[in-house]
Amino acid sequence: MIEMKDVTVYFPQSKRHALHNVNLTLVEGEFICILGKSGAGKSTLIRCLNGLQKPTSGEIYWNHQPLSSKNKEQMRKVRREIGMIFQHFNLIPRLTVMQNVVTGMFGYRSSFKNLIGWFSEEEILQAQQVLSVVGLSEYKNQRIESLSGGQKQRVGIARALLQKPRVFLGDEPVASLDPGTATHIFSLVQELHQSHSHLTIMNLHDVDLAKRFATRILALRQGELIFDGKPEDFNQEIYDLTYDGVYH
Ligand SMILES: Nc1ncnc2c1ncn2[C@@H]1O[C@H](COP(=O)(O)OP(=O)(O)OP(=O)(O)O)[C@@H](O)[C@H]1O
Repeated sequence: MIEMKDVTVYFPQSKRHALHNVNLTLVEGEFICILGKSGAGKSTLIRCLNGLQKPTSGEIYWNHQPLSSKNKEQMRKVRREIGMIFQHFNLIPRLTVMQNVVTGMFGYRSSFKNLIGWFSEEEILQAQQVLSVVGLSEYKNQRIESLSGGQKQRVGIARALLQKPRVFLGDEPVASLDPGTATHIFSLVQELHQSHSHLTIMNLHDVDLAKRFATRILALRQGELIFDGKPEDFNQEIYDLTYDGVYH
């Protein structure tokens, strides 16, 4: 479904290869966790997949079509298929849970309707359904700023779900949460992954979580893909290579 061929991202400002000749094929149904030290290139890889970062060289194919050949409108359609959750949630704190969640539909609606904030009964019903999936129905009129971190991330997941994504991306979605809440969030993501057969790709720092939930682990080191395999094959030697032997 997504292919990366010889993808390199070089930042002249920092004189760093954030990604170096990365080759990957990612298919529907996989739950992929990307591991790597800080600065290894995890976020850059995610940003390449959603088109926010253009490779310096190489190509990314989305259903066999190169992303670089897509115009603005075609890119909008690709992004619509990507649900994204973030470390700091990227929600609007002063707005309510419902007001935040409905923005997940914006890619499917006219700019005018989005601007005036008009939603049909059917759209409201869909938003209520995703809120019930993440267990936040009773919080729909509460402001984001009054929620806990775990609840905020569940709002983020509901918003992403409303996009009916084929690809579910997370850029360190549990890095700001305590271990118990992080596990709950990953369990929820896994449930949704299994019921929708998404391609799920999550960056994270927690090796145990990755080994517990992923069907495939990728490890980056200084922009290079040094491991691509099953969780059970991510052994101590690869761990040491990924993290220079430093516990994370
Ligand atoms: N916009 C940019 N300009 C210059 N250098 C950048 C830029 N974005 C990333 N880099 C560099 O590219 C490398 C990879 O960064 P990236 O954010 O992808 O790493 P990461 O693995 O996600 O790190 P973290 O776990 O800390 O978020 C780093 O050395 C970083 O400094």
